[in-house]
Amino acid sequence: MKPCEGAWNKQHGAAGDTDRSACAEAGEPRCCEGAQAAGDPWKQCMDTAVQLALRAGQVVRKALTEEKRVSTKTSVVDLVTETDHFVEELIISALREKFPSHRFIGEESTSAGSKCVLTDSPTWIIDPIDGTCNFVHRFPLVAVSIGFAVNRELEFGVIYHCIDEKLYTARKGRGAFCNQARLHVTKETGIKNSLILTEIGPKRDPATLKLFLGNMERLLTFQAHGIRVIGSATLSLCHIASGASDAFYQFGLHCWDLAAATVIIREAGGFVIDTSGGPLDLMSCRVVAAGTMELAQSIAQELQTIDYGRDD
Ligand SMILES: O=P(O)(O)O[C@H]1[C@H](O)[C@@H](O)[C@H](O)[C@H](O)[C@@H]1O
Ligand SMILES: [Mg+2]
Ligand SMILES: [Mg+2]
Repeated sequence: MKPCEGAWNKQHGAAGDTDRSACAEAGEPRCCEGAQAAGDPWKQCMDTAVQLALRAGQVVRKALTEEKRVSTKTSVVDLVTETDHFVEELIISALREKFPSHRFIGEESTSAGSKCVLTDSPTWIIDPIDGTCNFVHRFPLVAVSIGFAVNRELEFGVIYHCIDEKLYTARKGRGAFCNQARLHVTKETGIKNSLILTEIGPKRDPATLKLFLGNMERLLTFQAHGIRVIGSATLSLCHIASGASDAFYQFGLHCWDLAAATVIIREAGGFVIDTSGGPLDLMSCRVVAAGTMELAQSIAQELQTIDYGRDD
């Protein structure tokens, strides 16, 4: 079933055409709705995120089959295209116009030198195309990811699988959805019999590959049913939220891969932690996510760390 803004609003309750002048006059808006009831302070922001993700997804879907200009970033396999840049600019310029006091962390702006710092201010955390390598190869697994945090707490996440037209959304405390269906994680507690997803990350030196393959080998010796690498961290994390797999781990992803998906998994009843077994550190470039804390901890215990530094 295709997502549409009308259906989405029906499900989540459409934001009225509220007067945001109160917000604008306040300078640093306390909310996106101005007069909107205080009990729902970020509804307008999430509505806007959904509209922009759907619009950006149309651009990506059309560009998937077209010729691309490809360049590289941190390694020869860390790819970026003009569409990544175009989509990030489309999203951030629209958000900056509507919410001028908010802050923005974008994958491609960060690559171009913008500071990647999470403050207490309302902050948008954006991956314009997650799965750029898939996009370059016309492999149909790509997503637009928009996360939102206030006071360093993740408030909502929107991930649009723009080829399958699946819109994953979640707001803190209000459940997680794919189009109109509620999402629930699995209850698998052991590595044995679990289906685990991971991603390779952009480093390909022999030492990194040895650690990456060693981690997979260790989990497979625990008789995991399987390990999958699909080329998109955000869509892998959405599969955890939807119960299509039991756990995900990675070294080498970023806050823009994690922000939206973390809200979606938590609201689907799952857990997102650090690879040390401690609490998630959004800027640490590493994660373990699972339907149960038992499985997340069991995987974390088996992982050898691959150092990718930090986003901030
Ligand atoms: O660059 P995009 O936004 O495509 O994100 C991907 C990273 O590039 C990969 O290193 C990483 O391994 C994941 O595949 C992640 O989704
Ligand atoms: Mg990206
Ligand atoms: Mg990404």
